[in-house]
Amino acid sequence: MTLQNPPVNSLSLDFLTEFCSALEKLEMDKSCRGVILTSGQPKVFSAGLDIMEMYGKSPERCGEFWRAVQEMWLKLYSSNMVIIAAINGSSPAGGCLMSMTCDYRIMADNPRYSIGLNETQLGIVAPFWFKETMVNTVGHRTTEIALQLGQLYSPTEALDIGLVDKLVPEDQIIATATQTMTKWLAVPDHARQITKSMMRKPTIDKLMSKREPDIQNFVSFITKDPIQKSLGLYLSMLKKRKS
Ligand SMILES: CCCCCCCC/C=C\CC(=O)SCCNC(=O)CCNC(=O)[C@H](O)C(C)(C)COP(=O)(O)OP(=O)(O)OC[C@H]1O[C@@H](n2cnc3c(N)ncnc32)[C@H](O)[C@@H]1OP(=O)(O)O
Repeated sequence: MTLQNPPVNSLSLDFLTEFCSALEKLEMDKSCRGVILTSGQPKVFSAGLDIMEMYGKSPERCGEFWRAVQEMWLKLYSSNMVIIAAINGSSPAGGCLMSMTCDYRIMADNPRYSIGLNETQLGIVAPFWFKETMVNTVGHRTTEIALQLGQLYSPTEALDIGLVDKLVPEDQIIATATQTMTKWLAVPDHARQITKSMMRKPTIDKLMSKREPDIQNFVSFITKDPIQKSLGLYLSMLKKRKS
């Protein structure tokens, strides 16, 4: 699957809806046992959640957006397929979350790229299921430091802390992902799927049982004046950096 939402694959409501529907089709196709997730945009895997979906929007629209973010995470994290992330660009915040839901992460070894949950840098807070996905990937202490600082890691640093599993030159990323997929698909599906579910079920069940309060929590947090102000400042910083 190639992410194509120019210019930076930000995760808007429309894009998330289309992504979930494509993933669902693959999940139902019994001939499809694995997915390599990569980006069709230069230099960026995904810029994370579309900040415009969280800035100046009505509570109803924010709620609809957050449900789609939850759905994307639930579909990816609970997928029966082998999902390998071929991270061919930067992957901050929601992009990092998306990568962490995959079974294996291969990143291009370009020092200009970065990956991590940088929410605190925007004045927002990564919700519990973002936090737990990271704990399940890199452990509690590393997550505590990463989340409080809103740390973005270079590919080498990400490999050191276990946020990605392998670094390769960018032009070898798909070939390496394909070889890795062959190895993962050599394991009998039922045994691998039950094992995957055993590892991830507690985190998935937690969000499933708290979906509505999590949406309410998001809406009441994101629509607060100081949070809107932080997002506005961050957006203008992004635009200024460009000019
Ligand atoms: C109590 C519980 C409450 C819950 C609270 C909420 C929790 C929310 C959880 C997750 C949050 C997120 O995912 S927020 C998104 C965070 N993302 C970022 O911080 C990344 C920002 N972007 C960048 O750093 C860079 O754009 C890039 C490294 C990804 C790419 O750099 P590049 O130089 O190639 O591109 P530009 O910077 O010039 O960007 C092009 C264009 O895109 C706009 N842009 C970039 N990122 C976003 C985004 N995430 N959303 C919307 N728009 C984005 C950027 O402003 C440029 O726009 P213009 O061309 O109009 O200037």
